[in-house]
Amino acid sequence: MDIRISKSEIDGEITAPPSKSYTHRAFISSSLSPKSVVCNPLISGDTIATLISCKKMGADFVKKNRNIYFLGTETIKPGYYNTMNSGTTLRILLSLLSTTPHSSVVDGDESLRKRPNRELVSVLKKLGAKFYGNYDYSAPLRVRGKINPGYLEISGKSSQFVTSLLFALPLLEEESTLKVGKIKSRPYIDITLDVLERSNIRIEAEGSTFYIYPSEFRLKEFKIPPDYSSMSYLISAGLLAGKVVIENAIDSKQGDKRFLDVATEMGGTIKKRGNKITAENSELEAIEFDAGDTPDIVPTVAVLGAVARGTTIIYNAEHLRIKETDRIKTVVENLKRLGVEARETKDGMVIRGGSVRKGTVDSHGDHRIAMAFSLLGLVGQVTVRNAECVSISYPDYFEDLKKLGAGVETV
Ligand SMILES: O=C(O)C1=C[C@@H](OP(=O)(O)O)[C@@H](O)[C@H](O)C1
Ligand SMILES: C=C(OP(=O)(O)O)C(=O)O
Repeated sequence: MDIRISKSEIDGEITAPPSKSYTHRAFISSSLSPKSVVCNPLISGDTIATLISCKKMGADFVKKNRNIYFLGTETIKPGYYNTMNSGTTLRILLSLLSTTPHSSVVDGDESLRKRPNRELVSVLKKLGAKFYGNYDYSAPLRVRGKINPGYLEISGKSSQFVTSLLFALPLLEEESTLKVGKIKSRPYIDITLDVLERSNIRIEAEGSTFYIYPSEFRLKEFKIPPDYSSMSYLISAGLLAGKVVIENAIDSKQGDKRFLDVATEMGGTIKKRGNKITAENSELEAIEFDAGDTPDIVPTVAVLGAVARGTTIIYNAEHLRIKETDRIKTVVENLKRLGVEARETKDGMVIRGGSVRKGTVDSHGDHRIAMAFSLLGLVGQVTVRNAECVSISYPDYFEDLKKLGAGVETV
């Protein structure tokens, strides 16, 4: 599906969707706990991949209004797990399935089949699991446990490897210690620790060393906070084309709340009063942006950089190359299609801001690319190819843009 966004004046109030990262973790914790409820979860392509995996593991659930009630499973069932487009789901499962003595296959879609898991697999192998797959251990791969507790080290190319281990190691009979090297995307580990703490899991964190004690999952209730990565598109719509008020912007451990500071540093008029964020049309300035902790807001910062005055430099962003697409490449390619001077660097990109011309971009099936580039339509006109992928993290995205006053049509 191709969607055309045309030059628009935006003015409206909106509620941000629930957090994808929190929803994944709450679903998995609930599946390992006896009985729990997840309030206001995100229902999207990626979180459905997790729900289907929860069912496969042996958990049961029912949705009532905006809540999902879970009956957990005591044993994780082996089987064929298709985690579709969701890296988080696949990574968490690799460690969980390593805690059982049975053999399972973990698979994913065309995009996920290109994403590497070697670092995580090497650690799990050292603890006693067996893996069968290609060099990168990208999907599909076969896993058979069972891992033993111990001391492990991992360099943090993806925080999801750490999250995965933090979910599985408490299920073992004895304590484990996990030492993480130079870590990317650290705030996602804080989200994991937040949910695990609420789930009765005992982990002590000393910097980047984690002491993980045998514990039983006992999550009772978890209310999902709003998603700050998704909010970055709504805030940007206000900055580029009028005014947006976001109503339910309650705080949580998400690193992407930093987007508020980044956009403010770019000259954006953003006010936060209580749980209400207001973003208004602003003249933007270029920025130098360290993307180490917050990879998912890079496409949004890049499109703001395209209209800002000056040269925006995004760095420390190597981890963007192993997302749904190589996001450094897809962002630069699409900016060029809209006449913006942009180039890749080894760990990021350089964007000369200024004029953006009308044109067509391709999401290549990557939800964050589709949403970020739709924003440039608000100041000119942009057709986004393969735009249906927004359903991965924000199924109502185009409906919400329309509600705010944007010209959105299927072409
Ligand atoms: O754990 C999570 O929920 C996520 C971790 C991040 O990945 P990396 O740790 O691989 O950078 C992020 O990009 C992804 O969208 C969600
Ligand atoms: C990279 C993302 O998610 P995942 O790794 O779970 O596929 C994302 O949502 O941008």
